[in-house]
Amino acid sequence: MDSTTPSSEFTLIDTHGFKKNKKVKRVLPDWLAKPTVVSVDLKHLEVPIDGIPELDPALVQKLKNKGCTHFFPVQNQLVPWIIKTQKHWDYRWLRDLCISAPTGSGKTLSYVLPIIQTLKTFSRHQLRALIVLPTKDLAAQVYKVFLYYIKNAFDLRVLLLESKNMTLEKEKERIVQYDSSIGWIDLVDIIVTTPGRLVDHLYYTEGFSLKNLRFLVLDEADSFTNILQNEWLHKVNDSLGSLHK
Ligand SMILES: Nc1ncnc2c1ncn2[C@@H]1O[C@H](COP(=O)(O)OP(=O)(O)OP(=O)(O)O)[C@@H](O)[C@H]1O
Repeated sequence: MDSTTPSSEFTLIDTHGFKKNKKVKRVLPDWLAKPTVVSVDLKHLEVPIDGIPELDPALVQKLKNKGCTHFFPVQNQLVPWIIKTQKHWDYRWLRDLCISAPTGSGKTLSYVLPIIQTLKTFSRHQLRALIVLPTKDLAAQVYKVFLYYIKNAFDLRVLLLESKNMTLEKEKERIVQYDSSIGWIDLVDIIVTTPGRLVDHLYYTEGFSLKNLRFLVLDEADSFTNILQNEWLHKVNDSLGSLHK
């Protein structure tokens, strides 16, 4: 063959691997394919504010003080469900929840109340709930809700991680403490934060650990869909105790 003329023939070395792959049907996970649909009608509320027996009377009183007379549907479904399943929280398949409900339908209280109810009894402070929100303002709002329901009623400590008013080093002193006989001890039970500040602590705060976490709430989770900005989720996942993943 003339070396300047390109060959128009191909030699087939192996046909293996050229088979057409069978098309796989797209399958949604069960929880997405068969969701529990909750009413969004806030005009005809069925469960009065003292109608969830699992809730501590102090929480009910605080709801009443806020002028709440009935639970919103999403709360009515979630509050008793979360409290009950937390009694068997080692059954990991029972625990994960994905909630989609319109703005103003009461999602915040649907996790704040069962978290407080579940964590209120404990032997020592341990970081057991982590709430992550996409912005500092939203984090501050949710922090205030926790504060209101905890204040003067429960011995729970909630902390807002905020880069606005505090250095990382100062904040660290409010999260963990070193005890020469025990080692690192947690100073808080609940942390409300944004992803950035959380990752800072995961990297730089010695003794900061998620291994005792029972609740991980990603509020406004749809705003966490940008994969490039979601490295923090891997970092959080790596930091969870193996039992809690
Ligand atoms: N059962 C209730 N009765 C009366 N008001 C309530 C009740 N539950 C929540 N609210 C009030 O309704 C408002 C909206 O609630 P919330 O912020 O929890 O909604 P949301 O679903 O989280 O909204 P978003 O999607 O904007 O975060 C708040 O002011 C809250 O205090």
